[in-house]
Amino acid sequence: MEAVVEATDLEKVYGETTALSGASLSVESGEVFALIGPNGAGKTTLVRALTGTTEPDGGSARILGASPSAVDHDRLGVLPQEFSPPGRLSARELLAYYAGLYDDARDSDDVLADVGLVDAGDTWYEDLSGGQQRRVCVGSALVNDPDLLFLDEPTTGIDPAGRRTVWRLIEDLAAGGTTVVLTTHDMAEAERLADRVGLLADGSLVAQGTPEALVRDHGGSSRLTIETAADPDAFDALEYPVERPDRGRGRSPDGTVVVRDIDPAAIGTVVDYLEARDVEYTELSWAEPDLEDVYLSLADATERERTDRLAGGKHGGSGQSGSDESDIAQAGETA
Ligand SMILES: Nc1ncnc2c1ncn2[C@@H]1O[C@H](COP(=O)(O)OP(=O)(O)OP(=O)(O)O)[C@@H](O)[C@H]1O
Repeated sequence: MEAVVEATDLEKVYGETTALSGASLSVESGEVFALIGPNGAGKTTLVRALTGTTEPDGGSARILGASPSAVDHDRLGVLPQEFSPPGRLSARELLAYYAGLYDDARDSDDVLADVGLVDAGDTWYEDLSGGQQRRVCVGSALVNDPDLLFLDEPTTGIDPAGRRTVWRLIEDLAAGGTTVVLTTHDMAEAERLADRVGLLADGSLVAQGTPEALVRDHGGSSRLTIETAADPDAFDALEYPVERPDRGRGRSPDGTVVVRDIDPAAIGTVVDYLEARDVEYTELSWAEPDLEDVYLSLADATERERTDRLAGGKHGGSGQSGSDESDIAQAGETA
C-alpha cells in the first residue's frame, strides 16, 4: 500500500530541549494512526513537523508524496492542539470562513451536522462551551474534505456523548478512505479508532503496531484489582504475583492491590484466601490487559531510563538502566 505519511529520523531541538530525537513512522493510505505518549513526549512537535508548521532540524518527512511545506493544502486537514478562532463569529460563519480558503469546500451546515452542532450553528464561538468550541475546531479541519487529516487531541474537553460523535465521524471518514493521524491521551479512543498506534516517548517512537499486537507484546498479564485498606503483608502468601502501591511499581492508587496472571476461574481462590485471613476489601474487579497497560509499561520504562541517564550524567557514571533498556529495544522491534 502507498505510504501517505513518511517520517524518517526526525529531530527537533528547542534550546536545551530535544523535542524529537529520531522519530520515524509510516502511515498508509486509509489508515487511522494514533500517537500516544506522555506530556512533552513530542507528539505535537511531530504533528507540526509533518504538517509543515515547524521545520525539523534533522531527518526527512513527506506527506501525500510531497514535502510538508509544499503539499497541496486542498488535500490536507489539520486540527492543531491550540486553536483560537475569532470569538465573535457564529459556528456556521466560522466554518464558512475556513471553507472560503479553499477552491472546493463542503457546505458549512453539513460540517456542523458532522460534528453534532446543528442546534448551535448561530451561536458565537465565544459563547459556546469548551467542548462545543473544540467540535467547531474539528469541523474547521474537515471543510475541504481532506485526503489526509491530522487531529492533535481532537476530543480533549468534549463530553462523552460528543466524544462518541467525533469518534463516529472519524470512523466514517476512515471508511471513506481518509487517512487520519491523531494524538490522544485517551487510550480507549486510541484502541477504538486506530488501525495502528505509535507510542512516542522522549522524542522517538518506542513502539508501533496494531492495538492487539501492542497489548499482546507489552500489555503484561490479566489483573485482579482489590480495593482494600489492608496491610500489604496480608498478601504475602498468595500464590500469584502481587503489585502493591508501597512495594510494586507504584502504579496502583493508594488502597488497591493488583494480583497478576490470574484466570477469572481462579478468583474464588483469592476470595477464600482473603476470607481465611479476615482481610477486608470493598471491591474486586478483573480485567484483561489493555492499551493503558502498554502505555504505562513502556512510558514507565522510558521515564526510568531517562532518570537513570540523567543521574548517570550528573554523577559522571553510567545509569543502571538494564532491563528498562531491553524493554525499550523490544518495543522498537514491534514497529
Ligand atoms: N515552540 C517551542 N519552544 C520551546 N520548547 C518547545 C516548543 N514546542 C515544544 N517544546 C518542548 O518540546 C517538548 C515536546 O513538546 P510537545 O508539545 O511536542 O509534546 P506533546 O507530546 O505534544 O505533549 P502534550 O501531551 O503535553 O501535548 C516539550 O518539552 C516542550 O516543552
